[in-house]
Amino acid sequence: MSNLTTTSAWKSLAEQAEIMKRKQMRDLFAADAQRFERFSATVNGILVDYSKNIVDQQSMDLLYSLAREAEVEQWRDRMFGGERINFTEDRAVLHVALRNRSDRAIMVDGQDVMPEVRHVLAKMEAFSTAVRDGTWVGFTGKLVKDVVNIGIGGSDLGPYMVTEALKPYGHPNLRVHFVSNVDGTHIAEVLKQCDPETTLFLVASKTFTTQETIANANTAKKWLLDALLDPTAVSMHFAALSTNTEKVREFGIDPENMFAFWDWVGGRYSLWSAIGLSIAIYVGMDHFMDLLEGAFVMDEHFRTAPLERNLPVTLALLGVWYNNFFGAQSHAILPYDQYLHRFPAYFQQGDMESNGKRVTRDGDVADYSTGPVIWGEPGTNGQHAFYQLIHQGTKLIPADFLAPAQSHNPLGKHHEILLSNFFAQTEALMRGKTEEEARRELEASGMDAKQVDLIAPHKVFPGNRPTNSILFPKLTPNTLGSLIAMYEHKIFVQGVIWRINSFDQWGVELGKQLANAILPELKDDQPLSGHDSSTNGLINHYKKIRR
Ligand SMILES: O=P(O)(O)OC[C@H]1O[C@H](O)[C@H](O)[C@@H](O)[C@@H]1O
Repeated sequence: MSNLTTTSAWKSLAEQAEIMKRKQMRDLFAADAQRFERFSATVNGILVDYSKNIVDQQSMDLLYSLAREAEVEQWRDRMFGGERINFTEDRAVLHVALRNRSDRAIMVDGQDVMPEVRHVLAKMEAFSTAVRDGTWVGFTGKLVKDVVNIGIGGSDLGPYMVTEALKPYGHPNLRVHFVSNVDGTHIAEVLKQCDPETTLFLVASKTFTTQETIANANTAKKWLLDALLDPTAVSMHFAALSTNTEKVREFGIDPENMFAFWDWVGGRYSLWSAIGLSIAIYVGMDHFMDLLEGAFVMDEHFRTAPLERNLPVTLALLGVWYNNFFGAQSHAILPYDQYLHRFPAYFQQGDMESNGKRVTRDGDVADYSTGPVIWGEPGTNGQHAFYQLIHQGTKLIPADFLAPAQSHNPLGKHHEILLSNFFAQTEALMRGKTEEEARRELEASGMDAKQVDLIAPHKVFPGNRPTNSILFPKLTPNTLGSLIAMYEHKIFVQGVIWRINSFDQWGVELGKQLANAILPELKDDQPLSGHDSSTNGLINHYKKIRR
């Protein structure tokens, strides 16, 4: 047995969960007029209402004890203190340093990293301003119109999600594009929209060895040089965002145009670093700094608030509650804001690459469930697609609903319609509809008794489906920064409780290794026999039909 499931907090929670499984949230609301006040909190203008969860005060108290027993506070302090908590890669975990807007030093191996952080921010400011105001021109003297970020994983999802989320703040004469997939279609379709004379490429790669990114960057370079015919043009159309100076130089990008970051920035936590250059260019450095500021406010809250009032901690514990005591396998993120359409995809990497682990810090295989499957789509689209299963299916799917009170596009009644759906969905998921209520409704519609018997069971909603509602005034850079940081810390806390290292990602390596072995085997049409029969069969079939 693992240490986790034998702790007293865990055992008490298991007993408590059995009690709570017999309760209905609608009864908990009826019994406590203060439930909303009791189970909601606001940080930096972001209201998180977690009252529509299958918990009572006792459940929450036990969850906070679990966090205490798991030493969440100590681990949090170790992260902020620059300890090498990513022990399998022997690295500190300091994305919080990138948005540290205070004078506090952040130390790694006895050295304050803040001067370097500020230096790169200043360089990003100078460069982004020059591109935005037209001081930076391309090889033929023309202004930049298209910025193409070439990167994948953390070097793509973050800046892509944020530039989509902050479109209302975007430069009117600049377009940003994101090329990630090694499928040539991705870059081909983007390049069709661009002109070599007015395009700036940002090659974003922490390692600068990622196969997809280097392949795309080489294609971009060729496309540029085929048009501009002079190798010196590269320095005016390419910048690199990376930790690997050597590889950047080898690729032929001027070190002057390199924006550095450090091994203590994890890929999926890197949008706050030089990887965010596309964001800074598109929305301007002031707004980029607002994004950092918003994250900093959440960092300070996470760092200093007692567990019982700590939002990331509370959200993490509720996730553990369903994941480990109610058998939930997934968690939905449902933004009622079209600008946040990449937010669920962003946290698929943020959460699943962090907590999709089965080996504990002690090297044992966990005998309990760890990170959930993260998924979601913006509301109201999801309602017309998969909410059926959330409402009436056999699976428990805890969900976060996010919405701004004010729209950037206040057209007619659109926003009220959107928000009426936001409010209605969590109410419906919580309340459900009893058989009696369903029957009454059908009878009132004039249906005869036989038909009512037939239809009523299908109209029953069991309810008791847990949700968090996250409501904020407007999707500004500052609010977005806080929202992202809130989820990052939630993931951190869960990783601590599950006793895993949330900061490595060895699980992506095996596929890479095998792809590297297969690539040379695809060169000629010789049939293969060295793999299993399925892999041989597939490759040999491909070789027959590829031309
Ligand atoms: O930024 P890069 O070094 O190119 O890495 C890009 C991505 O690739 C890897 O496979 C990792 O799984 C990701 O965490 C990372 O964000």
